[in-house]
Amino acid sequence: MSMILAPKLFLRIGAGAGISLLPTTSSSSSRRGRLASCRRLSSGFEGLSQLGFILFQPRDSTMDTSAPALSSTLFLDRVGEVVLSLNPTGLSWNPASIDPEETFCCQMMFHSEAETEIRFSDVYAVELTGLGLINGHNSTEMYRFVVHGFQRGKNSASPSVLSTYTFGHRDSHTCQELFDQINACMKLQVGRPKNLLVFVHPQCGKGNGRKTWEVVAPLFSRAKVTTKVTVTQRAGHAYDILKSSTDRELRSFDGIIAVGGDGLFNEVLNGLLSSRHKAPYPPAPTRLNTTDIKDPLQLHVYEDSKNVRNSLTSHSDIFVETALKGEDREPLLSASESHGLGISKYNVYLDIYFFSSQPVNRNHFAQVCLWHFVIFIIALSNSADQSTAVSFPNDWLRLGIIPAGSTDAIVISTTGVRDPITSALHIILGKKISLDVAQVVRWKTTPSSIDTPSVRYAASFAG
Ligand SMILES: Nc1ncnc2c1ncn2[C@@H]1O[C@H](COP(=O)(O)OP(=O)(O)OP(=O)(O)O)[C@@H](O)[C@H]1O
Repeated sequence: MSMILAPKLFLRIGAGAGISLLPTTSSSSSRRGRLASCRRLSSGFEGLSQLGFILFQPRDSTMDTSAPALSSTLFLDRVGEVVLSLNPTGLSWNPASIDPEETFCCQMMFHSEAETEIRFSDVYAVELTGLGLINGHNSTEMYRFVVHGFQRGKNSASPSVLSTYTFGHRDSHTCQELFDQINACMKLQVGRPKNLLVFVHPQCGKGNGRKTWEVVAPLFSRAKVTTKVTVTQRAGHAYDILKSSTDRELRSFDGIIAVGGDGLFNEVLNGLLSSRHKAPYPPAPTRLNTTDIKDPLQLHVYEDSKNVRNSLTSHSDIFVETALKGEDREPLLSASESHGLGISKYNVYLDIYFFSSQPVNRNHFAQVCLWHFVIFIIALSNSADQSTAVSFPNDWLRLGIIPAGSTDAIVISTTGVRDPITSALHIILGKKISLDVAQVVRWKTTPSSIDTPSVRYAASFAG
């Protein structure tokens, strides 16, 4: 399941006199025109020299500099006058001051990292903000546009940090052109959502679900992502809405976002899959062997289901510990070698315990395991065969999670960090990652029972 899962983001400048940067493009905001002009950035700049543009090659840049960049002079808030360049992969700027040390000092005062570039892949929004003052430039007001981006954490477990770059120019037309160009380039970024269905669990975690959404909501509106928000009234609310929604109703959405903990996310997952996962049930257990629970489950784990392996392994320790504590008997679960499935020892047994709330009585336990549960691990999006069994309302629909719960295990296996801003950015930028999903089938309670199986899905663990 992608995320989100949640869980896998462009400038040109007029010269001081306010000359339009793209001479072949009018200020028309037609989408086709803007996209076309953005594409031209990487394919040459005929005629530009006649108009006095500078071809600028950023120094020490890690960005793609294979194509020459368009550049011009603007004011950057809290930095001063800069030469701003637009190249196929992003923006870069360098001090325009004759005395580079002067600008550099100013930059150091305001930007601890002294950033001088940002990739379009790290830009989540651009806004035209009209006339205003530019910090570090003590004269009159300027026309401004703001580039909203983020800086990646130092390692995979660090939260992303929002960054804002406000550029100013005395000519409104120049600002408008730049804004249009950046927007056009951002539209070339694939996979970014435009319309999301959001469920907010107000009581999750320490009761901060609503507050968490209020913190991240401005990022979505800045990025022009429309959101239809439902604050859940009760357990099962999100499940009911999604289960009863038709494909037609869901088709207009690019994703469904849970603002809450693992429970709300699993509700969303179940509501979506309950009527849409068409795969046949896994085969029912064929024999009852109450004395041998070494192989009671039909467990299918795909080789690439690393998350499943990890979570099962970690659960196994806890679970074996818990289940057998104080029991004066041989451990029911003994370490065994891999069964050739590429999975760690314990895991097959672990899930038996996990789903059984019965006291540890060998015979009873084995019976519970054999007749109540079959655990069938599916990797909905990891495997082409499996994914065809799920008929989503559209091909690009994704699930997302913004952590606000008390455990947030799922988010640890998607963004790797319990940070709502980081998750919101991943969603806005259209990042995605495959997530293992377990289907738990509860079979009949006795061999002669005619109960139909009940099915649940779980992205982290079953509860
Ligand atoms: N408005 C609501 N009132 C009460 N319960 C709700 C509401 N909305 C959802 N729930 C239920 O609350 C349960 C717990 O929610 P959730 O898991 O999101 O938060 P949490 O328990 O704080 O986080 P975590 O699971 O990460 O520890 C879910 O199973 C969900 O079905």
